[in-house]
Amino acid sequence: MKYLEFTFHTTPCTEIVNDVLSAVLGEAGFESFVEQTDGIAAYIQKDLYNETVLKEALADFPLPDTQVEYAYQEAEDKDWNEEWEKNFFQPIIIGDRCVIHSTFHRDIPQAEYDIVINPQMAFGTGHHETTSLIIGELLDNDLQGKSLLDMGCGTSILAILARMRGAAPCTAVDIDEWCVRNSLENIELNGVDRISVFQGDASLLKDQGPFDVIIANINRNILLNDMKRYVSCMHPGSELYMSGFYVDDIPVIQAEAEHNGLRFVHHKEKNRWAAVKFVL
Ligand SMILES: C[S@@+](CC[C@H](N)C(=O)[O-])C[C@H]1O[C@@H](n2cnc3c(N)ncnc32)[C@H](O)[C@@H]1O
Repeated sequence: MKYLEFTFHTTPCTEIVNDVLSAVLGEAGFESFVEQTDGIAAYIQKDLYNETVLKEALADFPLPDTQVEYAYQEAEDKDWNEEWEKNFFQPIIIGDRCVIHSTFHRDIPQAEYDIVINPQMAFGTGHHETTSLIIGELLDNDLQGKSLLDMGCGTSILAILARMRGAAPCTAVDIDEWCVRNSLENIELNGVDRISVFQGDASLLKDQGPFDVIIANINRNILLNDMKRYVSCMHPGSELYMSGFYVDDIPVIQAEAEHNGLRFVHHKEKNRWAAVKFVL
C-alpha cells in the first residue's frame, strides 16, 4: 500500500494547535501523526487522499488565527520499520499493568500484561491517548469469557489485550488491508488464539454477533455513522466503548447513542481526548 507523507507547518506551533490539527486530519483520513519542531508530519494512504477534503478541513480549522501550510511526497514503503525503530515507538506502560513494546526493544519493563507488536504503519502502539484510554477500560472491566469485537483494530493491540484478559471469542475488523495483515502478524507474535481478523467496515456486522463487548476507537464521524450497526449486533447488557474524538464531541456521540437505545455509563479523558462507555 502506498502512503503519502505530509509535513504541516503550524503558526503558532503550540501543543494544542498540533493536537487539534491531528484531530482534524484524522477526520480527513490521515493517520500516524509525528510531532516536529515546527508542526507535525502525518501520513495518508495514497488512494484515500483527496485534496478538496483536506482543503475544506483546513478552511474550517477550529482555532482562529492559526496558519497551516503543508507539503507532501510519496513515502517509501521500505523505510517504515527503520523509521519506527528510530523515531516513533518506545516501550510504554499503561495503568501500571500493561507494557507494549516491539520486537526490536531491549530492557523491556515488566508488567502483568506484556504485548509485543510490530507497529510499522498501523495505528495502535498505545502511545495515543485514545488507545491508552480504551486500554484502561479493558484493564478495569471483567472480560472473562465475553465475546468481543474490536472495530478499527489497527495493530489489534486492544483485541490482543482483551484476549489476554480472558475475552473470547474476539473479532478484529479494520477497513485497511494493511492493518489486517499487521494484526495477523501481531496476534501470532503474542501467541494468542481465538481472535478472527476481517477486512471491512460496519457493513460486515450484519452477519456477526451478538457481542458482549464492542470497542471502537475510530473517529467521531465514522462512529456517528456506524453506531446503529454496532448496536444491531449487541444484546441487552452488552457494553460499547468508543474513542477517537475530543471531549467536546461527547454530547453529539451521547445523543446518537441514546437515540439507538444505549445508556451512558461514564466518560474518561486524557489531554482533551475522550473515551465513553455505554450499555444496551
Ligand atoms: C484510531 S485508529 C485505532 C487503532 C487501534 N484500535 C487503537 O486503539 O490504537 C482507527 C483505525 O480504524 C480504521 N478505520 C477507519 N475507518 C474505519 C471504518 N469505517 N471501519 C473500520 N475501521 C476503520 C483505521 O484504518 C485505523 O486502523
